[in-house]
Amino acid sequence: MTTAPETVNGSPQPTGVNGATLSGGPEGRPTLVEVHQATAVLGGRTIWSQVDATVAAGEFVAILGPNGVGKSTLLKAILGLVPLAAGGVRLLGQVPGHANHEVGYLPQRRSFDASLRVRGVDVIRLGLDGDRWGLPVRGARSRAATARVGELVELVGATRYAHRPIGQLSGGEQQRLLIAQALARRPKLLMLDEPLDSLDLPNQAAVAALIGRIARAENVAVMIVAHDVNPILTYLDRVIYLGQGGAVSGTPAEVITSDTLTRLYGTPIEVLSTSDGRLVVVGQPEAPARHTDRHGGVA
Ligand SMILES: Nc1ncnc2c1ncn2[C@@H]1O[C@H](COP(=O)(O)OP(=O)(O)OP(=O)(O)O)[C@@H](O)[C@H]1O
Repeated sequence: MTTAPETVNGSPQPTGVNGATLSGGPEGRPTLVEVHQATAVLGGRTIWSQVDATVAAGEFVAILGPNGVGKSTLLKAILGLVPLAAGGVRLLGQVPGHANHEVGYLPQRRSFDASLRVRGVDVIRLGLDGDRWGLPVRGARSRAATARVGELVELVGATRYAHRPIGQLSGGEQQRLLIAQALARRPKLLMLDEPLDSLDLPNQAAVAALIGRIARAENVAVMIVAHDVNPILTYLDRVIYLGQGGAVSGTPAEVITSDTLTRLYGTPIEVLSTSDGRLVVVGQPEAPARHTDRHGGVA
């Protein structure tokens, strides 16, 4: 596996992973996520190695790269759901798994069965007290939870359909409710794994704008896994681009260039800019191994 070829933003990597102190992020903002020289091995195969990445409070960061390159694995490693084979991760200054209550995590999408009767508001509420499933919540705590759910319904613009069964809602409506669920406990960091997947283009743009607006309104940092950077391009502070077992990170203008991606992949890649400002990456190879997707098929 290749070493991460460079860190494009040029800032020195934080040293807190193996120590107690967290470095500050841009403009002195605290660092929420530190990944230092990390390697993930799954099923005996190295997925990526020597990956460095940081996310500061309030930053909007995309994780990009082709199918099977390990984007979801990176989120899971930060959450402690996938152990690292080497290197280190700190989430809010703690070892993986110890600060997950500060994170709103939306895993890769699974569709709801059309016959599912659970309402949108119930799905949001699970984000608040899902860990108390079956235990009654009464009094002031229950009233506070109901108020928070109402706030979230408004925040994501779901007033019209939040009381309908989620199985009957469109993909875009379901996604807005799931984002509301992830926000329920006022996390410091939202981790969204392909939230735009399977949405049509207008809905991709609308959900991307919603995430960008929420990130500012709730002062929450965002790590978003995406296949296409274009719907989120205007909201991004930085990108982490995975490929060939390593990663580069920096601003979109630094990373999504022919030169940088050619160095990352070790093969000619061309980044074209269309007249309406969209970026098109040409020649990006797929990840080396065949990839079993979440539906159990092979992509
Ligand atoms: N538990 C596992 N055991 C073995 N291999 C795994 C496991 N989980 C994932 N993989 C493999 O690791 C690789 C990276 O998977 P991951 O889901 O992180 O990629 P991704 O970049 O998010 O892909 P996509 O864009 O298709 O969702 C894939 O080849 C996948 O098949």
